[in-house]
Amino acid sequence: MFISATPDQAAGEPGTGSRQHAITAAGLTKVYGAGDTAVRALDEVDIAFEAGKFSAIMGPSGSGKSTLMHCLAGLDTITAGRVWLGTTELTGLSDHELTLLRRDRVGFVFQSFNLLPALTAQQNIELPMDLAGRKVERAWLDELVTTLGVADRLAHRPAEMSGGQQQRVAIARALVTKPDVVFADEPTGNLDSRAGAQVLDILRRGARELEQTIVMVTHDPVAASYAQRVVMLADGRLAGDIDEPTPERVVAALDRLRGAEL
Ligand SMILES: Nc1ncnc2c1ncn2[C@@H]1O[C@H](COP(=O)(O)OP(=O)(O)OP(=O)(O)O)[C@@H](O)[C@H]1O
Repeated sequence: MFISATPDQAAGEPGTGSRQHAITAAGLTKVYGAGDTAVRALDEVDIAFEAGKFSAIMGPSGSGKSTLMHCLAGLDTITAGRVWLGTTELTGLSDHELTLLRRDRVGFVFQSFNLLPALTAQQNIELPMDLAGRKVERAWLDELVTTLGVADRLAHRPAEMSGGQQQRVAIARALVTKPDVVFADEPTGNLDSRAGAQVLDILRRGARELEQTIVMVTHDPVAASYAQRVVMLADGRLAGDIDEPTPERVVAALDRLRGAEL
C-alpha cells in the first residue's frame, strides 16, 4: 500500500492517530481566502471520534460544522494541523491517495440522498463496490437491506420511493463497503419527522449493532439526541462536548452559545 500509517498508539490521545479512534484531528485549522477577506473557519481544533460510536456535530450557522466534516473526510485541504483516519494520516496524501482512501474507508450520506435516478435501489447500493472493482458480499447486502427495511424496494428507482426510503437506500450504499467511518450531512433535513426518526434510529443501530463509526452534522437538537455524543462548535472552535445527550441539554447548550455570540 502506498498510504502511510503512523505507528499504532495504544493511548489514543488526540493528536496521535490510533485504532481506538476512527478519526483524530490535531491543531486542525482551515482558512478560506487570504488577506482582508480571509475567514478562519476552523481554529486549532483538537478532537478524536471513538471507533464504533455515533457522534453529532452541532453549532450556530457558520460555526464550521461542514468545514470540519469536509476536512475530516479528506474532501477539503487543511491550512494547518494534522488529521488521521484510524492510524492513516490524511495530511500529505496526494489527491489520488485521498480518492482511494475515501472510496475504500469512508461512507457519505447527504441531505439530498444523492442516488442516481436511472439506477434501481440495488444498483445504487452496489455502485461503490462496482466502482472499486470489489465483489458485493451477498450476506452483508441482505443484512443491510433487511435492517434498513428496503429489502422489498430493491427493484425500484429513486423516483418510485419515498424520501425516507431513498435515504435508507443511501445509508445502505454508505455501509455496503464496511467503511471505517460514515459521515452524514443533515441526513434528516429533507424528511418528515417520522421518516427522520427511522433514519436516525438506523444510524444509531449502525453504531450499536454494526460497530460503525458515524459522524453526523445536524441543526436539529432532537436528531442530535440520537447520537451518543454531541460536539459543539462556535466560531471554528470546540465549544462543548455532551455525552449521552438529551434534546433539552442540547438546546440549553445551543442557547448558551447563541447568548455568548450576541
Ligand atoms: N468556500 C468557502 N469560501 C470562503 N468562506 C467559506 C467557504 N466555505 C465556508 N466558508 C466560511 O467558513 C465559515 C464556516 O462555514 P461552514 O459552512 O463550515 O459552517 P456551518 O457551521 O456548516 O454553517 P451552516 O450551519 O450555516 O451550514 C463561515 O464563515 C463560512 O462563510
